[in-house]
Amino acid sequence: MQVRTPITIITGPLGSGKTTLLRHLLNSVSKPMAVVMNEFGEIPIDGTVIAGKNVLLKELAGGCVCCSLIGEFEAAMNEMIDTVDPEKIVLETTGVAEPEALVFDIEERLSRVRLDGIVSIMDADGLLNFPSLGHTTRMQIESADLLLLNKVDLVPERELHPLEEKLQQLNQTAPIVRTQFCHVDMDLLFGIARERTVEPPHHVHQLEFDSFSYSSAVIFDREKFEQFAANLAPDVYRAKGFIRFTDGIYLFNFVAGRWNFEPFAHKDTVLVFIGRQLANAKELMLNRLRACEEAATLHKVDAS
Ligand SMILES: Nc1nc2c(ncn2[C@@H]2O[C@H](COP(=O)(O)OP(=O)(O)OP(=O)(O)O)[C@@H](O)[C@H]2O)c(=O)[nH]1
Repeated sequence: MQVRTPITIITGPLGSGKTTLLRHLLNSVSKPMAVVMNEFGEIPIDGTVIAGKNVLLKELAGGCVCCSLIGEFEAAMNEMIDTVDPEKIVLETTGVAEPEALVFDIEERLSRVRLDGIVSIMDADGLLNFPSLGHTTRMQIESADLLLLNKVDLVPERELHPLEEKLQQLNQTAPIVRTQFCHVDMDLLFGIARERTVEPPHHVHQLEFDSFSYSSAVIFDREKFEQFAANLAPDVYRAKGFIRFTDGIYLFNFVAGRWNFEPFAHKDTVLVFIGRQLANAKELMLNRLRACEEAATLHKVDAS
């Protein structure tokens, strides 16, 4: 009988820390690890963040693996198994993926892989500031084999226990580990292989979020861009990408009003914005982004 390759699913809401966990994981392994990344936006950012770092990478962009991209997912699995036959595969889902449908597909439809475990990353700061849980987040908690309560550095210590209780009410079996930047013993992520009842998903997954992207070869004015970022919420929940300022290119990450920059080698500016009903805000945002470019160009002219 053919051995089925174990898959570990890394899931959790937008910006909770899935790529951060993967980056640690890839730093901790001695040989390349097989990773499938599914991103919500058309332009894959996370794949670029981890590309080349000890990874055999397949990217599925522009849709959700739990609904529209299952065919592509199967093809990616098969190609990996046929070419490198990995010991295990890690799948990073989009922040809006519902694991139940994916579990059904893996266990019942994909004959060459089996589910090892579901690691759900919960953003402690997000849980505190947005206490009403959406359907997708609930499912991500309920289906978890391991729950990481991440970003504990952003939340007062006294708030952590109530958050853990909230998670436990939805999932009595998964251990909850408090983490900062997803620092966790990597052995906890693998070899879970819990028996679970697999039921066909009942619903059609409705995506709650829209996204659009912006690319540019021009240098941005950092101060203007920071003002732009400061006014992104509440239309935008998540933004990410690469941005060129006068002193170099940075990885930009924005989650629910908090953002940071990290120096990162990349060619040009490319940014993805994700939020609810973004269509209304999009034109204004594009104009404000262009204004950041113009300001930088004028600075360059001034300087010469
Ligand atoms: N303060 C703080 N920031 C964190 C922590 N973990 C992750 N971050 C930051 O949160 C932002 C989003 O992290 P990612 O790992 O990209 O999140 P993600 O879940 O992969 O995001 P999507 O794939 O877009 O859903 C980045 O700026 C991270 O540096 C943490 O424990 N504390």
